[in-house]
Amino acid sequence: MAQTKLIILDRDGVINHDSDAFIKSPDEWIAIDGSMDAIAQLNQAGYKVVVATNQSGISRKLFDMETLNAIHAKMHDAAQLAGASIDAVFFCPHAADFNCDCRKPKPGMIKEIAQRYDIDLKGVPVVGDSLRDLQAGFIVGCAPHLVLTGKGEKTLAAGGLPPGAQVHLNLATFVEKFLMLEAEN
Ligand SMILES: O=P(O)(O)OC[C@@H](O)[C@H]1O[C@@H](OP(=O)(O)O)[C@@H](O)[C@@H](O)[C@@H]1O
Ligand SMILES: [Mg+2]
Ligand SMILES: [Zn+2]
Repeated sequence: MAQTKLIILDRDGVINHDSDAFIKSPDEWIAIDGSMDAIAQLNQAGYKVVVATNQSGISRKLFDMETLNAIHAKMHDAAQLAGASIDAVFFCPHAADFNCDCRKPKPGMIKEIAQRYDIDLKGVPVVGDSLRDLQAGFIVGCAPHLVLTGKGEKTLAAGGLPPGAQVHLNLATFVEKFLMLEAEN
């Protein structure tokens, strides 16, 4: 049986605009133009889309679980309005000094996704705007994709991307290229 076709997305700076002051409420969550339509296109091509996001704002007490759930309810509503579906959101609530296994660049969330969906991670695209997003996926075999929204321009300028990392203007252009390549193969 073929494995589930899956794409793993970072949240802040990929799906929605990011802020150095964190995204602390549903009002602060604003979709990046084209991101919801891009997810809908992936769905229509048979891909499930999941999110793997660092949310240290929880441990920093910038917002609580109820607020994070409300932010994700707004994200799911926005997806539904575009005919898109985000299958699941995996998040790390910890700050760096907690030394957990789930905070990117550690691969804990990505491994959990592989278990949940019973898939081999080899070549599964991970799309992010920070180096840690790409590293978390790359070390467990995923294909790293950087978008230049959010912190992406800074990430590109800083260098040190994992070997083979591809760079895209935004999620929409990643999806366009990815689905074109899939159609050719
Ligand atoms: O991009 P994802 O993983 O979806 O979420 C990132 C956010 O949790 C926040 O992550 C923080 O990093 P630190 O947690 O302070 O290292 C900062 O980069 C914030 O600007 C950012 O909003
Ligand atoms: Mg991000
Ligand atoms: Zn964690």
